[in-house]
Amino acid sequence: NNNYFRPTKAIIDLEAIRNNVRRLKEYLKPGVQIIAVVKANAYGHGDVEVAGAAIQSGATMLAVATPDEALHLRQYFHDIDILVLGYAPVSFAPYAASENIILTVYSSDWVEQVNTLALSQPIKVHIKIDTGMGRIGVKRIGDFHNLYQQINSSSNLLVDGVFTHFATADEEDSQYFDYQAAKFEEFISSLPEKPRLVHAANTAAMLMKDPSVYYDAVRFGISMYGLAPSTYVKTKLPFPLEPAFSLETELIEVKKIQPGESVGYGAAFTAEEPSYIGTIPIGYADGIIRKYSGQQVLIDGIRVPIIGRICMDQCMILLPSAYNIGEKVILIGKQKNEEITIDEWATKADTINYEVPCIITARVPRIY
Ligand SMILES: Cc1ncc(COP(=O)(O)O)c(CNc2conc2O)c1O
Repeated sequence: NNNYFRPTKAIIDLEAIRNNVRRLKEYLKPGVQIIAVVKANAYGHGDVEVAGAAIQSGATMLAVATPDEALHLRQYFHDIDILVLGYAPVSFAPYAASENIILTVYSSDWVEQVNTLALSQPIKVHIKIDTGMGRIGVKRIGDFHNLYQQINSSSNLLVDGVFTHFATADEEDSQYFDYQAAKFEEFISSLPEKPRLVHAANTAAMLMKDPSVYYDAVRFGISMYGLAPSTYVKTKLPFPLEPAFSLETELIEVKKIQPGESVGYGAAFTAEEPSYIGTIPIGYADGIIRKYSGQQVLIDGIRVPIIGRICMDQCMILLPSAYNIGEKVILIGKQKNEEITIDEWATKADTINYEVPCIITARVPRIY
């Protein structure tokens, strides 16, 4: 959509998404399915567009975090399996049945409550096992078997899968990962018959660990967007990743200030020499949080810092010389022979790369 007037926009490269999925598909053993993790608006990249690109390149299933994300995607993709990885209230069960949404189950009480409903058709569920993530999931093998039986004897539910999630697959020390993987294997091998889909691997596990953890499908998130799960994994990638997210805007004001003149809230920046200051229309209400102050951006392929305090809707940069209003400014992406990466922004705010695109708010249009 081009009917927005502020020059600030995120540009999403869907060919990069397709290439990342294609390369993973070539890397995996044949027969292992790719579940595209498109939760949180596809980590801020646009869930409908990313889901379409991932499916074009071989993903056979979508995974989201919430029931609402699943309903949104079902409006655009009528047939593909959609799994809600997180909690879904019993009140969602009728919609899961009618819209054919797969739910995650780990609670016997939840099953009891769903059994009281009259559903249009049975709901497919994946049983979540907590092997050490400590978030949601069944922890004891006896409870797992009881839940499995309880679901199998329900006319409202069908076991379609079983899965777990790893807490430390992106770390060099594999001890905790090995503990989780062994526990999951113990649960799975104790089943008299296997469900359609057994899955466990997130990006770090599918890129770093033994193929035995692939099972029937892998849940591809962060590296589908061209980002490495951790700095450790970034040094050991089995194939190249293509970043899909860039963020740009334009100068909307340029001024020259003299030594002693200040910029921004708190007059937090004061010039020590004659300086050119640029104002750009992006601020913390766009997800450029105040902690990012000092981060460099690109103008004319030159790295320049954000100075002073980031405002809600604008921030100021220290220009190397006079520039015209309308000059392009790259916050994330390449310009001439320079590049500012998401990893750089994550480091600046002492966070992880996952968070950076996720918190770029809806006020920033995503352009494909
Ligand atoms: C259950 C589950 N499976 C797969 C993934 C994909 O992981 P990846 O992006 O590393 O491939 C996630 C991501 N969950 C989260 C990512 O950041 N915080 C989270 O809770 C997840 O929660």
